Amino acid sequence: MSHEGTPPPRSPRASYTEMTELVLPQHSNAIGSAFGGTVLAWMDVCAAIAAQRHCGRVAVTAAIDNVKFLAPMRVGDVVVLAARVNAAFSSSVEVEIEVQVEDRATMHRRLCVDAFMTFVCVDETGKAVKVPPLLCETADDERRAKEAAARRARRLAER
Ligand SMILES: CCCCCCCCCCCCCCCC(=O)SCCNC(=O)CCNC(=O)[C@H](O)C(C)(C)COP(=O)(O)OP(=O)(O)OC[C@H]1O[C@@H](n2cnc3c(N)ncnc32)[C@H](O)[C@@H]1OP(=O)(O)O
Repeated sequence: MSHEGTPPPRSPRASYTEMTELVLPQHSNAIGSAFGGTVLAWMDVCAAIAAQRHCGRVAVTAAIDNVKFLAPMRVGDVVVLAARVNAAFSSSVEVEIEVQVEDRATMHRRLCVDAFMTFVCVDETGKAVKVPPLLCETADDERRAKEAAARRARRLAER
């Protein structure tokens, strides 16, 4: 694995990514809620941007797990996606992604989907390369990194 040009440690704050979407008729299924596959595509883009902000280069999706569709999103809903790097390993990072619907009047946000995604940082030939370490700044950062390491062990055992 290449270590060449690995950027210095980065905090989860530095790569935090938020995106906003509007559920339009073309995003909906036959029952008027957002199609799950479309939401997954939005999640993949938002989480990939967070991973790439951390790695400083291209990162590809290696795994998506624990996807939970908790509540439907309706046509006309404003959807906010938030992605956060929980942990950096050797050539991979775990990103947690949450999807919330924002109430038009109150701006209150309701969690609709969440998932953990693993991205692998690759070079121009698609070969895995070393990622920068995660700089944990808070107790919450430390807790998330520890929990991510336990999830990674389970994930790799099932590989
Ligand atoms: C005109 C063009 C301009 C372009 C300008 C660029 C623009 C910017 C591009 C933006 C891009 C956006 C991207 C969006 C997201 C996609 O759409 S990406 C497309 C979908 N994903 C793919 O096609 C990936 C296909 N898979 C692969 O290429 C390879 O399997 C992988 C993921 C690179 C892994 O390679 P490998 O040789 O199998 O893996 P290996 O060396 O054994 O392990 C490498 C790492 O992968 C981890 N790993 C492998 N499998 C798993 C798994 N199942 N679970 C967890 N971890 C795993 C390993 O644990 C290891 O991590 P570390 O221990 O090093 O931290």
